[in-house]
Order: sequence, then structure tokens, then C-alpha cells
Amino acid sequence: MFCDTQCGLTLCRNSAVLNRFSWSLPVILWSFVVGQTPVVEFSQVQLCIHQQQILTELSFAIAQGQFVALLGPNGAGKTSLLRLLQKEYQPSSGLIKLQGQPLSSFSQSELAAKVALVSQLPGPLFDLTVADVVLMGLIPHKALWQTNTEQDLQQLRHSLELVGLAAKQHHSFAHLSGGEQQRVLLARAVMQKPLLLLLDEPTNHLDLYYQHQVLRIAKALNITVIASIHDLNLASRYCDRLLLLNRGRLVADGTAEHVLQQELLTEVFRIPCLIDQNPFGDCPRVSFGYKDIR
Ligand SMILES: Nc1ncnc2c1ncn2[C@@H]1O[C@H](COP(=O)(O)OP(=O)(O)OP(=O)(O)O)[C@@H](O)[C@H]1O
Repeated sequence: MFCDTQCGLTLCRNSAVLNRFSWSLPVILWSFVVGQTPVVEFSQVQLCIHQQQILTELSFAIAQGQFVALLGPNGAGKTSLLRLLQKEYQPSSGLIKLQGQPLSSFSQSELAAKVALVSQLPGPLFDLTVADVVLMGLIPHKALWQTNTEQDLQQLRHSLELVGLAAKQHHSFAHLSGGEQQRVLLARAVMQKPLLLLLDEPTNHLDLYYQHQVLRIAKALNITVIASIHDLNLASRYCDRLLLLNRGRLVADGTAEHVLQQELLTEVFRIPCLIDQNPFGDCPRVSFGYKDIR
């Protein structure tokens, strides 16, 4: 029996809990059988900053092409996990591998060619046009003296069409709405052709149409994606696999059906919830709320 009272959950090593960790073992076994190395592997990873334990004993493996949602309440450690993958933070112990190689062995420029990030807040981009920002996705793949080819420009147009912003190619990035900026950053990531795409709350600032659109685009890329998402229903609809974090620990890992369990979600998010079937797709739907308040 294993009890994790620290994270407010009592997790017992019974079949229900094993169900909540249904992915990493199959990924490792499948990788072994077909000879394909997982894109990302965390082995007993811990992150401690200023003596505060941020992430505790994270172990999982993600196969090529999986679209993975990182879920959890505020402060659960989602962004910190994404920062580890960009080497912004170093694990205090444990090992992270990218394509079978220790992440620590990649230089920042090698990493930039393999990992793209769409984050919540773009850094200062001064008065660049939309095209300038999207073309920045080519930087990790080009030497300083190389100019953009006709093929690059075609790819630029294609990336902007994907996010519905072809008409704004020559507009100033700074003058776009928050949602449009977010989509430009996704187009830049598409341009980068990464092995691994990291999305940090990619649906923030987006209206309903583009919340779905951004995740549809990310899914259609058929690359490995790890997305920190607050909306459990979007994760359920679009992601192959859900990792649920609570207070720095991985408390569930599996398909939406495995992870989106009423009792678990009520404990982790500290609000009553009900699960039923999403009428638009074959996936669970979560509703949170209190019956006595309308
Ligand atoms: N550089 C840092 N220094 C101190 N504490 C940090 C640092 N980075 C993260 N933390 C702490 O680690 C915890 C996890 O933060 P993190 O941003 O990873 O959570 P999150 O799940 O992404 O939250 P949110 O949903 O609010 O974005 C928080 O308590 C945060 O204050």
C-alpha cells in the first residue's frame, strides 16, 4: 500500500490507480519492440528551487507522434516541466532524455532545432511584421549569412494559412490582438519543423473558434506535442494522453477515459465535478460546479 497524503490524495496501489498510469510502460515496451526510441523520457526527475520542491519523482516516456496534455491546478508544476525540457531549469536529480540522449548533452542551438515553444507571453518583438516573426522559426536551421529561399517563403505562406492569418503577413506583430499573436507564434513553431512542440497554455487569449482551431492544427502536425492546458474538455477532445499533475507529482497518466475520473478530479481541483460523454466526440466531458449556486 502506498499513501501519498502530501498531495492531498490517498493513492493505493490497486487496479484503479494502476489504470491511472497506463501509458509509460506500453510506450517503453512498444519502443523496445519496434526499435523506436521515445521522444521524451523522464526518469525519477526532481526539481527543487530555493529549497522548494517543485517537481517530485516524475517518470514517464512519450512516443513519437503522441499529443500529450499536461493538466493540473495552478502551481502544479506544468510550466516548470516545460522549462525543464527547454533546459531553462536543470533537474535537481533524475534524468531527462530527448530521442534517447541526455537532454544535458544538447547545446542550446541543437535544442532550438528540435524543440519549439509557443508560450503565453511573447518576449519583446519590437516592431516586426508578422512575416518577420514567423520566419524566425527558420533561425535554428540556417547560418547567419543564408537568405530566405522561394521555398522558405512558400512555407511562410503555408504556415500563415494554417492559422488563418495569411492576410496579415505584412502587418505589425505588435498591433495584433492577443489571440492573433498567439496564432502567429504557432505559425512560427510550424515553420521551425520541430521534433517536439511545447505549448504553454496555447488557448489563452483565444476565442472558442480558435481554441479548437489551434489544437486541431497542433494535432494535424503529427509530431510529438506536449501542451499545458487548463480546459480539461479540450484536452479530452484533442489529446491522445493526459498527464495530471498535483503539487509537483504525477497523479494520473493515461487516456482521457483513464484520467478524467470524478473522484480524482474533485480532489485535485477541489471542486465537485461530473463526468459524462461529449456529444461531439467519443470522449469524456467534465462539468465542474456547485449545485446550490446558479
Ligand atoms: N524560478 C522559480 N522560483 C521559485 N519558485 C518557482 C520558480 N518556478 C516555479 N516556481 C514555483 O513552482 C510551482 C509550480 O509553478 P508552475 O509555474 O510550474 O505551475 P503551473 O502548473 O504551470 O501553474 P499555472 O497553472 O498557475 O500556470 C509554483 O509554486 C511556483 O511558484
